[in-house]
Amino acid sequence: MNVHIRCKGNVAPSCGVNRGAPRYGTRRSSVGCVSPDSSGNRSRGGRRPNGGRAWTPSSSPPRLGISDFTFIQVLGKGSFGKVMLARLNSNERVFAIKVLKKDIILQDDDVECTMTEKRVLSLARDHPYLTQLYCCFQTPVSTHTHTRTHTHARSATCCCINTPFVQK
Ligand SMILES: Nc1ncnc2c1ncn2[C@@H]1O[C@H](COP(=O)(O)OP(=O)(O)OP(=O)(O)O)[C@@H](O)[C@H]1O
Repeated sequence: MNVHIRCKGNVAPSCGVNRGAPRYGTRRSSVGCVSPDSSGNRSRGGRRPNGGRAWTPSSSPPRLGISDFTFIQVLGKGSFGKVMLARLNSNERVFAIKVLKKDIILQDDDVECTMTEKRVLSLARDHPYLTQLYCCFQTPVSTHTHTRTHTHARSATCCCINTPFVQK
């Protein structure tokens, strides 16, 4: 990736979420997910991931799934899905989780723009206008997330973990 020298600090290093071919649909669960550490930073070689274990690009990053989060409330709804405020159970940090239903995205022919959004957000780090995308995972069946409850339906769900933006 070519990045202007003055913009390098705003661009995350290539890691699980944006390396090579898109990973949506290639695995049934917990795809390409790198755990945010206790300060909310994305884990990379040389940094300490969640739990303090060193992670290098040659070893597999820790994977997150829906059971690692406690859903607190709905932050909002967009054209593609719902955004939930959720707490990471292991370190109590809160994140915004965008929940997308894959069958609806396929039905509406929105795969391309969904993937573009994911690629753009995964490049952002400390950007003034973009939330940071920490990781994504999928569930084998659709998970309709309401406050504190999950009910399962037909299709797979993709979840994108973002920095929550909370108005003061
Ligand atoms: N990181 C976040 N922190 C807090 N609230 C958020 C965050 N991301 C999204 N939201 C809330 O969820 C809503 C839906 O977000 P989403 O990204 O799905 O759609 P959108 O960008 O608003 O609309 P569209 O999908 O039509 O482009 C937003 O309008 C906002 O209210």
